[in-house]
Amino acid sequence: MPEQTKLLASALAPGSNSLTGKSLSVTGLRKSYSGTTVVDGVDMEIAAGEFVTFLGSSGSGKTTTLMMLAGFTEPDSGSIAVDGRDITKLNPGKRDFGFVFQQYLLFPHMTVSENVAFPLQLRGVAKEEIRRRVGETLEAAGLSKFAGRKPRELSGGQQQRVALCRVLVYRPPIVLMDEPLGALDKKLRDQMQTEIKSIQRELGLTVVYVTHDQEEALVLSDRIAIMKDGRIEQFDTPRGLFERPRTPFVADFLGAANFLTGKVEDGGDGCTRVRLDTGGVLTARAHPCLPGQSVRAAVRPGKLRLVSAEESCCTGTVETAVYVGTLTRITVRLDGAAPGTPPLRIETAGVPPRTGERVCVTADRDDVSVFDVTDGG
Ligand SMILES: Nc1ncnc2c1ncn2[C@@H]1O[C@H](COP(=O)(O)OP(=O)(O)OP(=O)(O)O)[C@@H](O)[C@H]1O
Repeated sequence: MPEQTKLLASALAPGSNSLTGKSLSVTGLRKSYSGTTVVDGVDMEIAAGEFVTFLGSSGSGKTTTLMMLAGFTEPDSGSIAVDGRDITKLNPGKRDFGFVFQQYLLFPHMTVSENVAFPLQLRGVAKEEIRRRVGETLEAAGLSKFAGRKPRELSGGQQQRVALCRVLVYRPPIVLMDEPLGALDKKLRDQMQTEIKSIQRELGLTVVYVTHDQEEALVLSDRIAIMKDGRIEQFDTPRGLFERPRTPFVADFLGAANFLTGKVEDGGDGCTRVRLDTGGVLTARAHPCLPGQSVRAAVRPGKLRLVSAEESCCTGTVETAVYVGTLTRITVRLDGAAPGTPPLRIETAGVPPRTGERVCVTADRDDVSVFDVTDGG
């Protein structure tokens, strides 16, 4: 952990590294606007000290869900509990959550110190104690020299750091963050991600985070809820989402999978063989299916392998091969692919083939997910 972050964490939780987060339990949360359902039955159990992210495209219901957790938006139905206590009807001020938004929402007429002191004043903390805690927090965040400045006299990154201090200074057990780094440039965003993650870990805070940036979600989260049309498609660890996507949407959303259509050759609970429409067989991880069932096999570009023709594989011709630093991105048109079918996208760190070269493509069975053709996504 960077020294500055360590200092900030210790200033916020003097003399204690104990777990301060609380668990959050969400059941059947729904919200409609003018007859359109925008959150459609969200259920989730978030453990104390867990970092959970809602990830999804614009309009998928991430912010609305977060706003219901915060108490700013009233759900049509469903319930929210903190450490087993129902808070669904509690107003936002009584929930004792911390909020960090993309817009820093600092009070423009107050100095940095006054901004950070504000939540402590609201909570009736004694003046001397406020002075001490604000001083320690700003010092630890490297903001002491800006204590007397107004927010407009700070850079975006400094303002976001003040916003973070203002929330963490009162040590809320649950912090809700909505695209808090969205306005920062890439370098600053990376740095702030490290800081947020370190403080969260050090203090054992429960964080619920909203972003549409996949990389950010993967870096920060213990678990990610992939949202689509107001529903959670899959709530899982980053590795679980990558390695065992439950729907074609998840397979495609994280890391853009290749989809190959075909028919199941075997059947039952442990079926594994898919005869592709283009010819050739892909062996997939075992899944329940019917013999002859039409399916789509999903494989990530980094998981397709170029092999010699002796192995069981699918033949095709290299269309493009572009070296992008640590690896080469290749597109391959499979023999027998129907007109209009997109070529396979493959990423390889090995010796790249040349354009026009004949190749044979396969994948390890654990890297092949199979979905019924009627599954959406
Ligand atoms: N107050 C409101 N009145 C009417 N419709 C709303 C309201 N708030 C949100 N919506 C609609 O609900 C849907 C979900 O919005 P929400 O902001 O939760 O999505 P999001 O996933 O956070 O998107 P983004 O990443 O763009 O912020 C959208 O179609 C939005 O237009």
